[in-house]
Amino acid sequence: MSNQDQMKKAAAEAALEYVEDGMVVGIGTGSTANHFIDLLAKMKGRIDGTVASSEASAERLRGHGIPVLDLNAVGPIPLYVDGADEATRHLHLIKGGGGALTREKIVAAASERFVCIADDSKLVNVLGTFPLPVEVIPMARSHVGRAMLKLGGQPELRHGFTTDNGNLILDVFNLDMTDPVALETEINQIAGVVTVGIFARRPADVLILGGKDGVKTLT
Ligand SMILES: O=C[C@H](O)[C@H](O)[C@H](O)COP(=O)(O)O
Repeated sequence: MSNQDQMKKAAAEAALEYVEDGMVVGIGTGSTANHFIDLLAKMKGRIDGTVASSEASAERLRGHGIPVLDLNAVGPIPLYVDGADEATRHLHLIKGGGGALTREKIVAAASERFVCIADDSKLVNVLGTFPLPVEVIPMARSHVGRAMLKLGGQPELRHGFTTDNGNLILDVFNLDMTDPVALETEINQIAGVVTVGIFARRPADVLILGGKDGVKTLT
């Protein structure tokens, strides 16, 4: 396992402390969330089940024999654990590098506590070095692309990729993200945008970062 992977795993392990008996746990997507899923398998008898943010995570959970529930069949979720592509000290995030941003944003919104897990290379002062994923309805691809250009961004279609919802992803470079709450709101309002990968209106509640000197927690 690479050093970076060990740091991701350490962050995932620390997040297990937030899991309580009888909980339904929201589960994110990606390599860090996969560590969390694998670790959660050891305590699967103690939780009531999970809500998955992607088909890939649902499949991995079921592979461990962990029940995956329909979000419509559960009430508010007490805990959501997921990774991020970038995170700030304000716990604002960029997500969607794996294309799962829409379901991630839904599960995060339905959750009382969002614990974000990452290796510490993801911590930045200002979001935006990582290109911003935007999920778009296919017929709106060009329209949304032009809107991104007007905002000062450089959109690139993620070729050959379709989301779990049957949509496309535009990865947008060079956007000014000094005010991520305002930018999230603005992009959300463009017709044809399903979800923007800025998680600032609903930031994480806890950020656990794995580093070479151990795990640090920001709240
Ligand atoms: O769509 C994917 C998710 O937002 C992931 O949480 C994000 O891309 C981070 O993934 P990883 O844990 O593999 O770095």
